[in-house]
Amino acid sequence: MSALLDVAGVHTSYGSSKILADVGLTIAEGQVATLLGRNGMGKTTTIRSVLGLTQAQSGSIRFRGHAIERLSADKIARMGMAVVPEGRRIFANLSVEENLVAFSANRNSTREPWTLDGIYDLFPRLKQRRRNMGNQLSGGEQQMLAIGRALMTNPYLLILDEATEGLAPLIREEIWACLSKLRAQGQTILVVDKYVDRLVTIADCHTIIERGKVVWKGPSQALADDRMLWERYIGV
Ligand SMILES: Nc1ncnc2c1ncn2[C@@H]1O[C@H](COP(=O)(O)OP(=O)(O)OP(=O)(O)O)[C@@H](O)[C@H]1O
Repeated sequence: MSALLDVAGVHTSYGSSKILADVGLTIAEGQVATLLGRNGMGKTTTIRSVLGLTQAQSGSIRFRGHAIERLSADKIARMGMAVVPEGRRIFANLSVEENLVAFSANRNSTREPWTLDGIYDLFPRLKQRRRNMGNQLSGGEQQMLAIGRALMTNPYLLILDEATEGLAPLIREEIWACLSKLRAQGQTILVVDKYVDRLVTIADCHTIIERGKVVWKGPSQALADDRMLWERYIGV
C-alpha cells in the first residue's frame, strides 16, 4: 500500500510558541488513521499544518506523492483534501441542500462521485431537513452536514477534527457507523477524537501526541491491548 499522506519531522509554531516538534504521521491509501492525545497537545495544529492553514517551519508533508508543505490551503484542498473542522462551520444562511452543493467537485476523479442522494442515504436525517437553514440544525445534524459537505468534494483524504465532540451518544454512534461505511468504500480518513474504545474498532492505525511530540504509533490491536497508553496519554 502506498502512502497517501506522509508527514515527517514537522515543526510548527504560533509566533514564538513552539507547538509541534518533529511530528511524523503516515496514512496509507484506504486506511483510517487517528490522531490522539489530551487537549492542547497539538492535534489541531497538526491538522492545520497538513491543510496548509498554519505553515510548518520545517519538515516535509507529502500528499499523493507531491510535496505540499509550501502550498496554499486552497491548492491543497483542490488536490483532494477535505476537512470537517472542529466547530463544523457550516453556512448558517444556506439550506442543507445549498450547503451540500456549494463546493461540490470531483477532486479524486471518481467514476461514481457523491450525489445528494448518496449523502441522504448516508444520513437520512439530512434529507428530512434539506430545506432547513444551517442555523436551524441540531449539533448532530450540523456534524452530518459538515461530513456530507466534505464528501461532496470527493476527497482523496477526509479529515475530521473532534469527530463527535459535544454530540449525544446515539448521534455519536451514527457518526461511527458512517465512518465504518466510508472505510468499507475505501475512503482514506484521518480522525481526531477521544473515544478510543470506538476508534480501535473503526480505525487501522493510531498516532498519539503529547506536547507536540509523537509518543506512540501503532495498529488498533496494540492500542486496544494496552490500556495504560489510554490512561497515560489520552486521559480515558
Ligand atoms: N492561534 C494560536 N496561537 C497561539 N497558541 C495557540 C493557537 N492555537 C493553539 N494554540 C496552542 O497550541 C497548543 C496546541 O493546540 P491544539 O489546538 O493544536 O491542541 P489539540 O490537541 O487540538 O487540543 P484541543 O483538543 O483542545 O483542540 C495549545 O497549547 C494551544 O493553546
